[in-house]
Amino acid sequence: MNNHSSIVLIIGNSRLHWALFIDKTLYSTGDIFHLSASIIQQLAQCPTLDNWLTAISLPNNLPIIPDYPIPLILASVVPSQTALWQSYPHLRLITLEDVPLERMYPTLGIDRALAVWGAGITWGFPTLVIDAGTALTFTGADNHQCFVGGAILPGLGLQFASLGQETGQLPLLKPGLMISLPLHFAMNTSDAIQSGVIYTLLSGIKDFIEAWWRLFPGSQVVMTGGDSNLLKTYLYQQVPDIAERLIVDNYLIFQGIGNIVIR
Ligand SMILES: Nc1ncnc2c1ncn2[C@@H]1O[C@H](COP(=O)(O)OP(=O)(O)O)[C@@H](O)[C@H]1O
Ligand SMILES: CC(C)(COP(=O)(O)O)[C@@H](O)C(=O)NCCC(=O)O
Ligand SMILES: [K+]
Repeated sequence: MNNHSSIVLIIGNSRLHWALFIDKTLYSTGDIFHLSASIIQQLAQCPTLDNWLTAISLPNNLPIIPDYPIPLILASVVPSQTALWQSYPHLRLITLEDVPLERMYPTLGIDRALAVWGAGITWGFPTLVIDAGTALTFTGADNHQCFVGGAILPGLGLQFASLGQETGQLPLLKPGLMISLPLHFAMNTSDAIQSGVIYTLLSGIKDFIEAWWRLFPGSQVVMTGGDSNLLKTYLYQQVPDIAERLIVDNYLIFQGIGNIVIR
């Protein structure tokens, strides 16, 4: 008997986040850089699981007989990337209308809606999601499964990149260069950038979490995204009582999509 498998792709501004569902089980996940138009065209012309596994660099030893063409469930916050997938034969594009949250505004990012839905069904409502991706976003939902709003700022990598690219003398730093926090008052340029970016980011995160807990005392706070583990490590050193209550879960969006479309 064929297994009902599907590929889920979340297109973020830095990377693609993919998952393979076999029946209702989240079988494997990963992150890759955006695929080229020609690879996407090849997948659209021959959407076998084998071709998919090659494209997402996963070993080809799955114990299943997959569907053909393998369904693709897509959620994207990058319209130019979404456009490249329109020719895929078995495509389901997820939009805000698919997400059962109340009171979302029409331009809300689908990644934020899915992540807060995934956090609520996994960890309970109310919930605050902090997505530490290209942008860093806060997205809240209350115990009536209503969207409560949020905030958007440049993420860790983007803060370093903007300083490195938009100034004449500052080096381009990457996140993760240091695991322990720098001195606040640094004596060289690289440390000064890291201090400025990291401490203001941590204070901002602390401020938003405390503001959330004033509205929803005891609520879960869940962090996700490419910089989530690093930021949690920093938070532990700066505000351990908050970090201890913070959940890191990098499957939120997949759980949200799985709950909505894979039944
Ligand atoms: N292997 C990696 N390649 C690229 N970025 C990474 C990697 N590991 C962690 N990151 C961090 O992930 C962040 C982007 O997060 P991600 O969740 O991929 O973003 P998006 O969902 O916007 O595509 C960057 O700031 C970067 O520091
Ligand atoms: C805020 C975002 C850029 C975050 O994208 P990401 O960092 O995950 O790539 C994305 O969710 C988006 O384009 N949102 C639309 C605006 C909004 O949510 O209000
Ligand atoms: K993201």
